[in-house]
Amino acid sequence: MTPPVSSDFPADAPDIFSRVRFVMVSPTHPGNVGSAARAIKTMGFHDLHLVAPADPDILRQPEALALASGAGDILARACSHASLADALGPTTLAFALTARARAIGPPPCDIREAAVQSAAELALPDARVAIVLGTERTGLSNEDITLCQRVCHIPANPAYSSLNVSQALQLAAWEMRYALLPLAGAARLPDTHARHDPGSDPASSERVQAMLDHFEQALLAVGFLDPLHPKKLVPRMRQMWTRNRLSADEVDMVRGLCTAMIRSADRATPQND
Ligand SMILES: C[S@@+](CC[C@H](N)C(=O)[O-])C[C@H]1O[C@@H](n2cnc3c(N)ncnc32)[C@H](O)[C@@H]1O
Repeated sequence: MTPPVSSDFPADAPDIFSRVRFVMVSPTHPGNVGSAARAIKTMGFHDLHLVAPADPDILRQPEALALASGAGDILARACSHASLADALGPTTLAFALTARARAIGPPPCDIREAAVQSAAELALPDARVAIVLGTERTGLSNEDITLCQRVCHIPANPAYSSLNVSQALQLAAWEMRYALLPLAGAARLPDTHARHDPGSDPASSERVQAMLDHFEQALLAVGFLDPLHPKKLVPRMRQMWTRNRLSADEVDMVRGLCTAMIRSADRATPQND
């Protein structure tokens, strides 16, 4: 692959780069957060999100500031969230980075494929991409992974594949930059995107999560979900819908279906009066 010619992106590029967020789930070492900020800034991004950090003040720790070096501004504007679902709110495509292969979960890809898929996604004006990294000792939980649309690995030495989290982030940020620069250099997005139907765009994570809550209520209402013996039905349903990348129109359609299921169950329930 030929590298992009210029390492400086043009004035119209930041929009594309600002629609990529890096999410660190429960980071424990301030130095890793600082190094992550530096990695993000060197690659031209600026959006860092933390989920439930071990220390609520981790962004202001001296070690974080020292390792951020000149990227203290990334730490200053970083956001903390209580849950990964919150951190993914407006995103439409999230990659869960993991060194471990998972038996279940969204479709896998490697980091280079993830960057190419991100470039295609970000050609849509309202799309947002998340790169999600796990906590230092245990990585991402299966629950975290099912909130993402893809599982992504960095194909390192199979005998020793677990990178330091900020180094994994650095590689991911580089691949993203490499894939996005040609897009950022385009004078404007192709006309097909300017004319496209927004309803066909991928729905944001928060809309999909709200739909899933509604779907769960509908399954309860029609008796398909037994609250006393739910087994794995809910996580499996959630995974199926999340993996399939619903559009905004499809989310609306499923919500309409949920409303109809709940109404019909209510009508079928005998009234005691
Ligand atoms: C130190 S690793 C966590 C190691 C943990 N023992 C595990 O098995 O997931 C911290 C994070 O860095 C990222 N990471 C490290 N090596 C990676 C690799 N080879 N591919 C993708 N992500 C990696 C993942 O997000 C991971 O959760």
